[in-house]
Amino acid sequence: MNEPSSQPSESLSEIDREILRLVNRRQQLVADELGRTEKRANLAAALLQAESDVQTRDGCLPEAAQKSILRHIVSACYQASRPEQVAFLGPVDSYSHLAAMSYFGEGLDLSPVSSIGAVFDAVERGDCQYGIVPIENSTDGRIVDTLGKLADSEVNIIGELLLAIHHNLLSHSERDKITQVHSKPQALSQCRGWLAAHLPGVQLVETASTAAAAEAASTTPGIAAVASLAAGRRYGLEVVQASIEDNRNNVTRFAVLGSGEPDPTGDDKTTLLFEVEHRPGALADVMGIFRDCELNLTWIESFPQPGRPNEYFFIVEFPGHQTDPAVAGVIATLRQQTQRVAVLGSYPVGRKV
Ligand SMILES: O=C(O)C(=O)C[C@]1(C(=O)O)C=C[C@@H](O)C=C1
Repeated sequence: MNEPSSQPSESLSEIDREILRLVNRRQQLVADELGRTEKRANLAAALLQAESDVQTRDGCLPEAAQKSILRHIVSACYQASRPEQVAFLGPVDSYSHLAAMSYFGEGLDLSPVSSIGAVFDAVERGDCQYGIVPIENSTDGRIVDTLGKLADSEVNIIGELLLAIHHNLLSHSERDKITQVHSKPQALSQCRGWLAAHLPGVQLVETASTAAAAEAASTTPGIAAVASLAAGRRYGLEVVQASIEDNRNNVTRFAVLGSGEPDPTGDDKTTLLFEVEHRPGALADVMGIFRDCELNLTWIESFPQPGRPNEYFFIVEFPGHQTDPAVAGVIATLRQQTQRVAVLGSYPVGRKV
């Protein structure tokens, strides 16, 4: 007969109680701090600070799990003192929802809305303190709805997150019984090679989000959705085929929207919008300003001006914060030499999850 193992000096429930005691103590400190300062609470900065202060490489738990636990604790402590909401393109289990949970933890109130435009509106109206929107995908390029709203919205980009995207074909029906595949246009496009090869002739139907597609597939036999595994689980769908994205390194970059201006961290980037005159060489002149200041552009997009044929505005990104002298110099020169300049945000360079 086995000897009973010696009693551990600490029981699991004792440890759980200790964890909660410490989290509550942390919450008290956050409440005191927020009570002392007039400055608006900045959860995004607090999340970043906590991550850089704590060494998550120590211990047996994977680093990603430790970071995720920390994020939940930080956001729950903020939420208890100063409730804040994050708007995202719903319904729940859209990729935007997964991005919001990765960035903010689940301690905040995550609030689904029905379109990318509605995310901007919720932040602009102050209904939500933050929003999260897809801005660019590594396979499919820019997200048009986001760029259009960035041009005429008052909200700032205050952060970013790069989310690895693995699409799945989800349905109640077997592959040979599928007559329609529903998803957001960007998701369909990221899988167009796979869909053409494996489901030729099947009708593709565009939806407002991938999670909305999963919802549709759950109610009608013959419909499949391209969506996340989480959405498939939520709507009780079978995984007909996992990971159908054409590019194994399919990544979507999400912009975090808010009203504040993040302080410099030493590893920042800036997103700018500008408009140039409709004359030969106008864009080349602006590019010369970046070249002369040795600012290395990491992204450039042109976007048609509504109602003004052949005229465009441009969105560029480059390393550095708008308070850095080199960046401030470029912005000042652009203000003199272009028709319109708007700093959409200077914020910490995002991590990939
Ligand atoms: O529909 C969703 O689930 C979204 O969050 C939107 C979105 C996008 O438009 O890019 C986000 C990530 C993927 O690239 C596919 C869809």
